[in-house]
Amino acid sequence: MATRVRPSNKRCAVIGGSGFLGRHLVETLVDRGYSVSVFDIRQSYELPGLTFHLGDLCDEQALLPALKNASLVFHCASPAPASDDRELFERVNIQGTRTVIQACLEAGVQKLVLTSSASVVFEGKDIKNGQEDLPYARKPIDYYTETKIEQEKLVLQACDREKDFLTVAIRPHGIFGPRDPQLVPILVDTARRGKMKFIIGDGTNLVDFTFVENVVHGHILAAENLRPNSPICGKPYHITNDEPVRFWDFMSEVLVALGYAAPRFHLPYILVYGLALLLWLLSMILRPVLSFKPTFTPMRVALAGTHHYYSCDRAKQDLGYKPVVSLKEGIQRTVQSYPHLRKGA
Ligand SMILES: NC(=O)C1=CN([C@@H]2O[C@H](COP(=O)(O)OP(=O)(O)OC[C@H]3O[C@@H](n4cnc5c(N)ncnc54)[C@H](O)[C@@H]3O)[C@@H](O)[C@H]2O)C=CC1
Ligand SMILES: CC(C)CCC[C@@H](C)[C@H]1CC[C@H]2C3=C(CC[C@]12C)[C@@]1(C)CCC(=O)C[C@@H]1CC3
Repeated sequence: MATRVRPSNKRCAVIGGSGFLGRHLVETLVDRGYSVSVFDIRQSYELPGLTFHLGDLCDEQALLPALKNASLVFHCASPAPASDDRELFERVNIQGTRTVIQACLEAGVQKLVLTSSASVVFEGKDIKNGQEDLPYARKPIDYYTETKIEQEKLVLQACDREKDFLTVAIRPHGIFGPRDPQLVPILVDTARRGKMKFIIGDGTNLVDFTFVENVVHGHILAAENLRPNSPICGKPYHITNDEPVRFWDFMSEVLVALGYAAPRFHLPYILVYGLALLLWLLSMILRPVLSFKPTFTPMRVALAGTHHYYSCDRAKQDLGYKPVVSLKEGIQRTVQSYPHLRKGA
């Protein structure tokens, strides 16, 4: 009988490793002596010693070579949340995640760490210091959230000690940092178009924004603590900066540091949310004849006007998690990394 080569526990694969979080994760893993293979539909950079596998995660045959000899897989691929393509979200986040699990089992992978999202419990209403035992959103606010819920359930339910296959999910919130393609670029684009003058609601709502290196730290701790007798098997973990901040103070700090004016005038939350909903409906109805993407989507308005911050006590207790970069330092490092987004640049 052929003996199966046991994969080295320092050999891992990062699915979605060309993305914002994925690339930060890959760079840290390489620094820590892991041998990493990256799987993505695109290649966005090169690093000495890194193997890239290009393909769609829905294609098991394309995935298998990337997982060969890996004992650990990080799955942090997803379509961009701003897309409203339901079919794409279902195909990649749900069907694709089934394929990832199947491929892991076939390749003899022992640990799967999923990047989920704290938004899986967010329904557009206030969440203050939310714990992991909050129920999944019954009315998810968009297709992204709807499919992230199903994806997380699939991965956590696949955890099986008998099969020597252990899983865990990390739920970050509002990731920011150098090379982020979403938060700061969208904010600056909105300011440049003169649309960042208004604060939605009274401006006191508290939110978590998490520096990308803390999210990476949470992922690696989860991977290294994932063992058959560990309490973390099959569980989700919030990873945040553990420093909830007023949404509008955070936005203003970033804008001012880049040379733009902070928003000053208040608009009632319910009015803006209603308008955003109307615009979204209009964009759906007119889609066959006219294509436009509103900046203020119902999801963004809900995120900008409600409290949504989460407790990471469970991660502190089970993973020994503690943020490694403070919010203040994270904002400084982020702003410095975007010279081209400064006013007048
Ligand atoms: N950015 C944020 O604030 C938050 C992100 N997340 C989650 O973190 C993960 C990473 O997000 P980001 O780095 O921000 O996004 P990103 O868009 O920068 O990275 C996602 C990567 O997935 C790849 N990808 C997409 N579809 C694929 C497919 N079919 N096959 C192979 N690769 C594919 C993309 O090419 C991209 O490189 C995602 O799962 C996201 O849901 C969770 C909470 C907050
Ligand atoms: C136009 C302004 C009112 C807002 C500009 C900033 C927003 C683009 C971001 C503020 C909170 C962010 C956020 C996400 C994306 C970018 C923001 C909406 C996520 C939806 C990304 C994916 C997740 O899993 C949850 C995030 C919550 C916070």
